[in-house]
Amino acid sequence: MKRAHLVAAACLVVLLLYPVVNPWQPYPQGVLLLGFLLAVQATSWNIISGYAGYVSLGHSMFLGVGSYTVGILAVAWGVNPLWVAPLGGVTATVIALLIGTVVLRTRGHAFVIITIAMLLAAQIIAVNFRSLTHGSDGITLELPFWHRDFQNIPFYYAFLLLLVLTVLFSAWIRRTKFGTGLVAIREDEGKAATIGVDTTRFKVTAYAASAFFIGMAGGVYAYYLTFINPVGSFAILGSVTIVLAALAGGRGTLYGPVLGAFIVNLISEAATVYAGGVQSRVLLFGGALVLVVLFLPKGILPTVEAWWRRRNPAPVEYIEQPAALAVRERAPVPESGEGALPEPGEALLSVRGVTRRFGGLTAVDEVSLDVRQGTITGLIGPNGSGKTTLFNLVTGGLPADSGEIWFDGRRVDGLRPWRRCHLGLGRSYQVTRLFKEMTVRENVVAPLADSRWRTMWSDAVRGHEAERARELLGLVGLGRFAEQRAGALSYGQQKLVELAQVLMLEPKLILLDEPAGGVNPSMLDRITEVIRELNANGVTFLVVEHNIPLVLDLCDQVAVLAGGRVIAEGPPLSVRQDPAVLDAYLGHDWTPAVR
Ligand SMILES: Nc1ncnc2c1ncn2[C@@H]1O[C@H](COP(=O)(O)OP(=O)(O)OP(=O)(O)O)[C@@H](O)[C@H]1O
Repeated sequence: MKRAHLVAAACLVVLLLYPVVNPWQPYPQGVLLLGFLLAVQATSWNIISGYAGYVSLGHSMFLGVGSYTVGILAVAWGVNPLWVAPLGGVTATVIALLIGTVVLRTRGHAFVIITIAMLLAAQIIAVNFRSLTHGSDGITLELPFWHRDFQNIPFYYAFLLLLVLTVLFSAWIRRTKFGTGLVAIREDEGKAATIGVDTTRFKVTAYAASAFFIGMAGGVYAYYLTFINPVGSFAILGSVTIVLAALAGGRGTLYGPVLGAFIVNLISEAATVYAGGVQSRVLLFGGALVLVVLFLPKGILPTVEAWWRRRNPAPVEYIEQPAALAVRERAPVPESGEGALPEPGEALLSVRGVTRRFGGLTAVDEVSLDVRQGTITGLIGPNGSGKTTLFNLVTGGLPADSGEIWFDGRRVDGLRPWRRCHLGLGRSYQVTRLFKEMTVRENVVAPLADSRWRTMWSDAVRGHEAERARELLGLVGLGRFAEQRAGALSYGQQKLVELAQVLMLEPKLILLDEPAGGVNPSMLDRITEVIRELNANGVTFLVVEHNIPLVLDLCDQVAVLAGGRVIAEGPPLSVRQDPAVLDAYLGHDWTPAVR
């Protein structure tokens, strides 16, 4: 990455000097200037669509919004458009906030469609709101105030400055917890929510942030053109160009969209000069988009980077496994009042008459279950008996149809998953759900302890977190893989990284979904040891596991689910002899084998 910054800095110096060295070349300056403008848009788009993975196909709308805001205000107030250009950014941001707050509450594809609809709606408004926009006649702005000899050089520097600011802004976002949260959302939104990422707020903020510099650039662009009209300002081709630029260069990377913007801009220019303009551009861009998706799905920069890494593999950083388990001091818990842990033996988690149906199937049927403070409680039962569904209901991944869930003295079934996480609920998954494109270390530090703005803007790895991540990775014996991509690890290793990830926030209650599945026996001993050690330090566990000897050995209490109902609960010894459990799950010839 350092190398990329150096190359970027060198390019910047060349671009800064170009008009000085070569002042009488208006044409290449003009081409570069439009390249800067496209790069501002593609870099901004990358914040919501690259980092967070929510593809906007109508992002050029913000350029139009910025142009119109600045055009209207400059004419109405009789001021130079450059003075009011920041207001173009502000208006675009406010509009993105409004749209985002409505659309980004939900997940999925609705966003893509709505962004196109919004672009078209903006055009219709600009045509019909004549008193403000002069309709199809458009708005004419004053000519640049500088002498003709300066040509477009001031615009060249204005757009270059905006590009530098946009790239710095994007780089800063990627370095914060906000940026890591966006990548987590892209990779697995449901999982991101359960590790404390307020997904709605993150997405809306990212969308708003992605509009600001485009809006401001739109204001400067209006002045550059000295004329704006609805068709030019809200053209779908503008949005397609942004997407193509970011995809070609490398979506989700810092410099990819900039590189892509320059390439696409050159192609666009070539189309205008050699192939007769807009129609050929549509054809070219369409074809280029297909080629990029087929042959460079990750974009140019990531492909080159992967090739470079293969040729120069990074040395593996080895972290010694700690001799003893280092369980960190927990934050002081008040002895009484809000936030105080229940007395040992009191229910930390209380599931009361909870039901969840999938169509005609009742997966969880009037389940009532208490997990007492300080215990390791086992949840066992045949395949399909509703154990994972119950976990999802407790952590908020699924809403319950009826019933109540209480955690640490408060009712939580109406709370979003991240709120439950912040209260001290952590979980692992039956099939691991790590963020595979992140490194192992990034995965471990990804969980968020609260949803304060200050936390969101803080460094992705702050203060003690690096040390804590090191300690936890050492604990599960994977320290030397800290810088590896999580997706490159074996299944068992991923399972262990997920355990380290859950431990990062030191939850009060940890829900483990089949911790032993796919893990080798020596590692299993280590996991058992870790669970016991944490439990001795006050952490409560609810464990789903098919390894019955392990459950009997580890747990203080066991509940048995069958057909979505609790058929038995109590100490392991009594449960394993319960005729109903032998009937429904263990079988009458079952004997506890050595695990
Ligand atoms: N999203 C869903 N949509 C429809 N049916 C579902 C969904 N999730 C779970 N089910 C069904 O609900 C029932 C309970 O599934 P669940 O995964 O909770 O069982 P489980 O006890 O965790 O099983 P296993 O031990 O195999 O993991 C199953 O019949 C399953 O097919």
